[in-house]
Amino acid sequence: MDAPEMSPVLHQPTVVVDDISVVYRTKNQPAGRTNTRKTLWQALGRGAGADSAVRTTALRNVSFVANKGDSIGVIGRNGSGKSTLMKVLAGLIIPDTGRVYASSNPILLGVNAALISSMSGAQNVRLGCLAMGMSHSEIDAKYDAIVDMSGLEHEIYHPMNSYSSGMGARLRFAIAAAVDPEILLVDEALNTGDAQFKERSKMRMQQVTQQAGTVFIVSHSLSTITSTCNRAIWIDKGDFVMDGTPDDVAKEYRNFIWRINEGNADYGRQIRAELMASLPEIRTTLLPNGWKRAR
Ligand SMILES: Nc1ncnc2c1ncn2[C@@H]1O[C@H](COP(=O)(O)OP(=O)(O)OP(=O)(O)O)[C@@H](O)[C@H]1O
Repeated sequence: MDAPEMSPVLHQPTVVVDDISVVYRTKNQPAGRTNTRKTLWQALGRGAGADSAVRTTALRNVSFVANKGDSIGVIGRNGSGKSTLMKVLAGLIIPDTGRVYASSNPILLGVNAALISSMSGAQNVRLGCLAMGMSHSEIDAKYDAIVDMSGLEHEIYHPMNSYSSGMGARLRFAIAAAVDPEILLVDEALNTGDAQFKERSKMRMQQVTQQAGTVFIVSHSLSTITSTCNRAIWIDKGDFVMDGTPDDVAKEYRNFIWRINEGNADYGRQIRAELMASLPEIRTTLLPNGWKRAR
């Protein structure tokens, strides 16, 4: 008898996040006044109040699949684990449990472009592009477009430490977005910069997704997410709460925040629990080539 035919693949996954958890381990600093003798005593690990380890669960059993053409907005309250998720996707943090499979190296904007502040913007364009693996001829071909994207004019010849934070962010965005990554991770960059830059960066991200890539955008601006993305995920205190259209997710998130702000934490918790309970279960199968098929 013939083997049963596989069901047709509707989406082409670019990132499979399979049950990841991240726990940060830090040391509690003793509070209050100290004197040198006490501090030395504590440094030796003796006496009451010696530093104790603190564990923070930044992500808890997070699973989802991103597909080609997805532009995914990541929303959630402060300290919910959004940046941690971006770092895990970029391979900068190894999760304590679970694995991430990606069809190509995700580029985290701003981190991969290791720039030197005493050098000019122009020199940093070369440096950042080289750091991301571009050749000199590729950089020559893209140099004008990068400077154009950054919106910097004569300032491109000034040292980066003379730039405003918005100007620095624009240059980092322009450099990182120049590599035509298949998977681009953007952490809050769209919130810096003026209206003209926001428009340019939005267009660039649309280009990346049109090139059948995948973009993740972390933002506290729901309007940025609803106007830029075709999908949104909501993370709260390390839990994956919702995955849906930007409008649906933004609506539930606003409702949740509203309930919490009016002091109705129980109702907020109920909304969160109901949404989590309705998340589809993701099952993955390891393929011989090391990739995962998601159902
Ligand atoms: N290097 C670290 N060491 C210890 N704890 C950390 C570290 N980085 C993040 N955390 C903790 O992990 C949790 C998630 O942090 P993360 O930065 O991922 O959240 P976020 O959703 O990006 O927050 P925000 O919206 O404020 O930028 C927080 O409780 C934070 O305090």
